[in-house]
Amino acid sequence: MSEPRTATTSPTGSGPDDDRSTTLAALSALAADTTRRPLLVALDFDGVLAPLQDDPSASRILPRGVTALEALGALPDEARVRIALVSGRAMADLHALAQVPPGTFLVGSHGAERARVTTFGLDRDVVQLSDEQADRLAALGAQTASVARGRDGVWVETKPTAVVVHTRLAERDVAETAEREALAIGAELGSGVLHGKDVVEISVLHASKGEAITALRTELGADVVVYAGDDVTDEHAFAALGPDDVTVKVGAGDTVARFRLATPDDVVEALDLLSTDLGAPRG
Ligand SMILES: O=P(O)(O)OC[C@H]1O[C@H](O[C@H]2O[C@H](CO)[C@@H](O)[C@H](O)[C@H]2O)[C@H](O)[C@@H](O)[C@@H]1O
Repeated sequence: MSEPRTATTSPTGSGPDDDRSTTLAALSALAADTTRRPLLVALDFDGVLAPLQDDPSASRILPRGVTALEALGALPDEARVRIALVSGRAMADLHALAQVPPGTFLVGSHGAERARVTTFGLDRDVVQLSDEQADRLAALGAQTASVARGRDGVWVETKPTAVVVHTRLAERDVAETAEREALAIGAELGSGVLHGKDVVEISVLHASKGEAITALRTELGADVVVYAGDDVTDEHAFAALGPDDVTVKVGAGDTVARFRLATPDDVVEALDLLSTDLGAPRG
């Protein structure tokens, strides 16, 4: 186990570089403190492991992220390190894109879907909607389609438990109007509404990344959690974690996270260093 790197700046940091060194120092200290185990490393996907794209199907995990997660996954059982992806993506979508090692826990649809990656595929809890929920999802599909109709750059993604109005490609005023209408539909139906980065998601199930990370932590008996996320929806997870956990906001914006990294490249660098500090052979 290597000695922790020390921060070269104040813990609050004053810019992306300062934030980076402070975050790396915190991770290094955590790796060196073997009393703080099991350690759960939980990561958002879009904007954290995969740079944001206009087309969600074009998202890809950074190659260095794949190797860093493989290194974490290959640590011996005695290291007591667990890995999870905690995403808003539908489970099938997340699994297809993620390229994570067997043993990784997957949380999809903001917590409505759960699975674990195995050598042979996915060990998955199937979500079963009631007839009433299925009808509500269909109605939401029709209502949100009308939000998108005639608006350039606004489109609707359908997931097993939710619909998502995407506005990333729309002009700002068009996006704002569409998001406002989508939020009103969610409020009227009394469904779970999440307002993320250029998305409004309306779910027929109640789910949040905060509840998801709390449940996973309890299940795994994790003493400490590292959580990195970039979106408003990740704030629920940051808020659910404690002052001794390592919460990392990726990118700009207000946050309750303790640390910050600027980009997905910085995240995979941090994961790479963490795996080395935890004893993985240098890749
Ligand atoms: O929790 P995450 O893993 O960050 O997933 C949240 C949403 O990710 C996808 O949308 C986001 O990424 C897209 C691709 O980079 C981008 O085009 C979009 O603007 C982002 O909001 C996904 O399409 C959503 O279903 C997820 O909820």
